[in-house]
Amino acid sequence: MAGKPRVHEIAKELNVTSKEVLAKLREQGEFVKSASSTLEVPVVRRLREAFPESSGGASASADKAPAKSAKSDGPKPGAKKAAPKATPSAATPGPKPSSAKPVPAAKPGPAPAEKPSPASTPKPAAAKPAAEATADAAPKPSSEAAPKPGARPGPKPGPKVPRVGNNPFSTGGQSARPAPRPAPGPGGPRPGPGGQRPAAGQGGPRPQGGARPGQGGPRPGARPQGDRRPQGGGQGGGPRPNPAMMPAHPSPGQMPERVKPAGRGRPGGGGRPGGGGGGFRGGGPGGPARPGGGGRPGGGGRGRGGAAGAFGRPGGAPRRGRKSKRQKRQEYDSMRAPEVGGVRLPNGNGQTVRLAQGASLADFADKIDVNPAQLVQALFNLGEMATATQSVSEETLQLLGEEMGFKIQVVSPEDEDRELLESFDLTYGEDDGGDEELEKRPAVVTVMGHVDHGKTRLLDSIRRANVGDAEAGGITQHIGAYQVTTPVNDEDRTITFIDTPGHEAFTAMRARGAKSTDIAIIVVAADDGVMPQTVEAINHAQAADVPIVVAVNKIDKEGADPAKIRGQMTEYGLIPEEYGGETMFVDISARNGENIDKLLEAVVLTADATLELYANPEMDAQGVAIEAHLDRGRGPVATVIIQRGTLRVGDSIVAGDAYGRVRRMVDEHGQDVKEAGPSRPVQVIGLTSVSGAGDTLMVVDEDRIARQIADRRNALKRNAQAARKRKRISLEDLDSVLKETSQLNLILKGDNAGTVEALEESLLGIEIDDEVELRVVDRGVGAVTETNVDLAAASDAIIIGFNVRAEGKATERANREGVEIRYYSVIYQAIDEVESALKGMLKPIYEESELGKAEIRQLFKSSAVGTIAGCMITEGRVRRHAKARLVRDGNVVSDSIEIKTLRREKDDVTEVREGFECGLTVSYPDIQVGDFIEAYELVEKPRD
Ligand SMILES: Nc1nc2c(ncn2[C@@H]2O[C@H](COP(=O)(O)OP(=O)(O)OP(=O)(O)O)[C@@H](O)[C@H]2O)c(=O)[nH]1
Repeated sequence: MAGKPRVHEIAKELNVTSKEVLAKLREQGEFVKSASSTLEVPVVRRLREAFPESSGGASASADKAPAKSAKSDGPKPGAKKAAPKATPSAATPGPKPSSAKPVPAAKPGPAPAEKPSPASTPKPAAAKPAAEATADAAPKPSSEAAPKPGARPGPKPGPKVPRVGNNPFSTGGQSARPAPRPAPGPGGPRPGPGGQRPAAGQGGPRPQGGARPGQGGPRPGARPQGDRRPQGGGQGGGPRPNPAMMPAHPSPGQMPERVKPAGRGRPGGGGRPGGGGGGFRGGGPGGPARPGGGGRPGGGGRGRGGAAGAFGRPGGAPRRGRKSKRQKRQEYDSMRAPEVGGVRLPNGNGQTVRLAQGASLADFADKIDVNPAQLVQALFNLGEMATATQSVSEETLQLLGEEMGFKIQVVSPEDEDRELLESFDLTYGEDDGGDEELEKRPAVVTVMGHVDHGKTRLLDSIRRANVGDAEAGGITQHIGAYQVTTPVNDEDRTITFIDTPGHEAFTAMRARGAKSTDIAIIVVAADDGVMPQTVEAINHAQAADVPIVVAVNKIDKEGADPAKIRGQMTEYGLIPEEYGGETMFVDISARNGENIDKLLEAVVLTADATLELYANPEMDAQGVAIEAHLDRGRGPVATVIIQRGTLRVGDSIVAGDAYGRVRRMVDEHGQDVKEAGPSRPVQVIGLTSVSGAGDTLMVVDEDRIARQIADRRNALKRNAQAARKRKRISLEDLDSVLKETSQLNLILKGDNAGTVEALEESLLGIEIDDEVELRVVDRGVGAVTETNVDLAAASDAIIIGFNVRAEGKATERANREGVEIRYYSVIYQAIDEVESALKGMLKPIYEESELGKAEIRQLFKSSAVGTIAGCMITEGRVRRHAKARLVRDGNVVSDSIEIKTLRREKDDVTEVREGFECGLTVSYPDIQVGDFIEAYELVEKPRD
């Protein structure tokens, strides 16, 4: 108010309502928006002329009003006392009550007086102080003024006219104003300011509810506005209008005529309770009385916000202080939330979060309901970088989880698949129904043994022997498995053989949780004896809890010593029956077909003795894929051994992440079959893609379900692969990566765990210069798979296959990705080659040559290139793509960063010299103002 007086101030001075003043102004052609609008001196003068009778003595002070008003606070006697109260803080609350000032009459201070409750609002006092400034001012507790705690005890009852006194504008007349408005307790006048406001006369204080106080003031009845809040908030210092005296609802007649307040949405809206707020038109003293406070007798005011709408102000007065429960809760939570490097994160309180292998930060964020960006940043602060959607390792998830107090449970692929199936109300691996539904099924056998001991020959012999007469000359196909029948105790017994010798298939399938084998035949050449892979085979079988039958082969050969083999095998826990043990040994000659029938019998007897091979043939089929490939003519073809149930042409199936409908089934004789029961191997045609060996096959009710399961598995597989592939780049690693250390990454695949372990140990034992590092990024047993190739491609690794070959499309993929796969069967050869490769990788020696220094003076963020450092070259020069050290406070933060872009003004440049400014970006994310970037070049130095 420094300068120009406001409408309501002038109104007060003239002893008329603001509304009248506004109307007059309109008449005079002045566009004035509201009662709080300021007026130019000439306009004020014209107004005084227009209201000659009322301007009286006041006029004199009018012009000065503003100035005075400004000071008014201070000088007023009472004010002084009030002053303290008037402090802003007090003001806030208090004000409302004070608003009362204007409204003396209505709610007489009396009420207040009686409520001297401590709570009694001091504010009112504050407000009024000025007014009554005089002596007693202080002490009176405002009536019901909302007893504010803080309130000082002596608050004055709202309604005092006092203000007048203070008000520079106020004239005797004003103070004399009759009918003061009922203290607008609630909506109350604004305290602090109010008190000081010259406008005392008017209803002064603004109800916080947004209602404009002003004019409405004089209304006898009740101020709606005022009322509104009062009650609710209890803030008003003013007395509460007596409901009884107020019309429940304003009758139209009582309502002020409608005038559109300039620009504001809703005019006073007499109809609305509290609507009086329209303010502009508020009846001045003489104005149309608004039915008290509008319809709501008790002061319809609900809290501050409530009034807002009524006054056309969407938000109403500032809703300070009020917080929803939710907000409060959030605040509370955040107070207790852990903070990682400045990022506030939720507190897990030990809660368990289940995440799939290869989950991303976004997945994690989703589970704990935070913004993924927060996790990205938190992880960054923990020294690791990952994007929100990138798969992260289990370790990383654990690390983050721990920081926040969450227990992370990374679900194993098997559990994950089980849960996936459960979500479709399916289970794998269980026979439906009770024992009575079960029927005997053939044993499924795998042949294993050391290289060249005759596994393949044996499988051929068995097949041939069996094809025998029935299929005389019959064509057999290698579909990955076949069945044979053999008489045992006068009964024809069937046995299913998995046609892929070696451990790969066995272990690969086991690794996928598919127990495809019931019995293992371990072949040992009688002329050779137990060899390393014989032992491995034994270990695999025993680990899988699969009974073993030993085939002592090549007994036709000279030097064959079956007894020696038996002796050796006992060392591995395989005691021949004839020695009192439980393992059946059969001497055979795969080449001559000798004793093949005995071997088959031994298999059946072992199965009968140790296993209960039963399955329910009547349920939806479940099985395991032991081989799959893409056939040019038939599309994806998978050989499946049914484990339970019966597979029929037309069934909807899902096998791993492949799905489809059985279009055709072919057996090992190339014959079409319509259905396949337990233990039956059959080639299935109709899948939409090639499943993997070891994948489980299930019949489901609908194609749609099959597709959904396959899709979900696919996604899970991709995530898991991505997680495996992902190289953790920590800030420390980043440096070393950038340092260009020579590193030879290897993926080792071998035919058994022992070999792989031995190979890894030997390779890691190679002595080589420190500059070159050998790193085994993955290792495993079994054929080289596409997954291995993917990982090799991602980590720039070479795959070493020891006694194994690539399976499926791995070779094709390796060629496409440029991944090298090297096969060995002699360990020393592998070591030699790797060693020379490492030596060949010795890099030339480089020396650093200093280029110059740049000081970071400013940082800019760019969505395109990240953080740009605004630098001054303080020494030498800086080149684009040069290597550099980042130095902060004399410490090297990172000594191998790269200057990625370099600009002068808006141009990309290759070099900037000392004394010039430039903008640059570096390969290191954490740069700060004040850091120095010391650029250098590496100059090659020949080796001695
Ligand atoms: N004399 C004789 N030779 C046999 C017998 N069984 C296999 N062989 C020979 O042993 C060699 C290896 O036989 P495979 O059946 O290829 O042996 P494998 O265990 O399958 O070998 P890999 O596939 O390399 O692991 C072949 O030359 C066979 O002819 C046998 O009972 N008597």
